[in-house]
Amino acid sequence: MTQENRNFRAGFVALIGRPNVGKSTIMNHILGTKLSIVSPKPQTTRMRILGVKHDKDAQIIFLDTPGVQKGKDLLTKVVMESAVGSMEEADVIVLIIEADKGWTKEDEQILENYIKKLNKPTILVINKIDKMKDKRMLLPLIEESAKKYDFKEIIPMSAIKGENIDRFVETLKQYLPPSPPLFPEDQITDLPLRFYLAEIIREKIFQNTRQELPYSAAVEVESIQEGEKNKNLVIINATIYVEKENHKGIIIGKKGQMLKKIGQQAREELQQILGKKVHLNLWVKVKPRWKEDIRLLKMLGYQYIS
Ligand SMILES: Nc1nc2c(ncn2[C@@H]2O[C@H](COP(=O)(O)OP(=O)(O)OP(=O)(O)O)[C@@H](O)[C@H]2O)c(=O)[nH]1
Repeated sequence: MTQENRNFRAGFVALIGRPNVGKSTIMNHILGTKLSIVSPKPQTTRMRILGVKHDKDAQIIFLDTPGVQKGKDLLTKVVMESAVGSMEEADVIVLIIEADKGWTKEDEQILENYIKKLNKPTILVINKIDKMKDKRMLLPLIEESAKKYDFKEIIPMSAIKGENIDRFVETLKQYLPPSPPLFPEDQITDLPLRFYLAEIIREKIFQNTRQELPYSAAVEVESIQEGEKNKNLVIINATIYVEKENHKGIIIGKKGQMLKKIGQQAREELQQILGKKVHLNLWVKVKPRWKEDIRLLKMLGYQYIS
């Protein structure tokens, strides 16, 4: 390892906050691309959107969670689970509150119910300082926040104006573990959706072949494209990795029947999730010992899927 590599840091950061506090705006600003849907309506981000910030000295992997919320329906449960999952995966947690609103009851609940329990390095971002009518209120808000919890740092920010974003990024790096980069530099950013769709395909494989193949298939969704002529169509290309040649045979089945069945079941569910017609292309590849290939596992998203 070169000196440069030895100083490199890489890790996961979970952005937590009520709906509409500005998580997507912050991330988009940092990454310089529009990844997640930013809109004035609360609850636009339903998936765990992941973005990777590549710098020469660090790689920051953002787990942008949906706004933490209460509710009994299934979607809320899934959304909440993914928020908790992100926090558990993270090396650093970032709690975001709004400067003009101060600490709300929900912010307090997130702090009490999640952050205090996880006990990980946590940074507080006080976003939307541009919306504060009286700037003199900022200092008391910082002081009030410092009393609530042992935040590693408290950073006032205006994500919309890009104010203090650089300082935030540099601060985050300090709390990441020394590690080589975890993603290639050109990593695209629709990973969470890819992981999620891959997991659905994997579930179908498991349901259909669990007798013969308990755990040895992995799925990589390679691409998700909108139909060129038909915007209502999504074309998904995915590869199923197995460890042995005979496993490949099991998944493909007699005259391809098993693969067809898996594909059909997966397609139906994918269509429901995406709300579009899905064309699913599945390939099966033998990759011995894929389970021990940490890099491949990370690429396949195993650390994000609970
Ligand atoms: N004035 C001001 N508005 C901001 C700032 N940051 C975000 N906003 C606005 O706040 C609204 C919500 O921002 P998002 O980034 O979508 O918030 P989010 O937390 O990702 O929201 P969900 O996806 O619902 O969880 C948008 O209208 C943003 O333009 C800021 O620093 N100042």
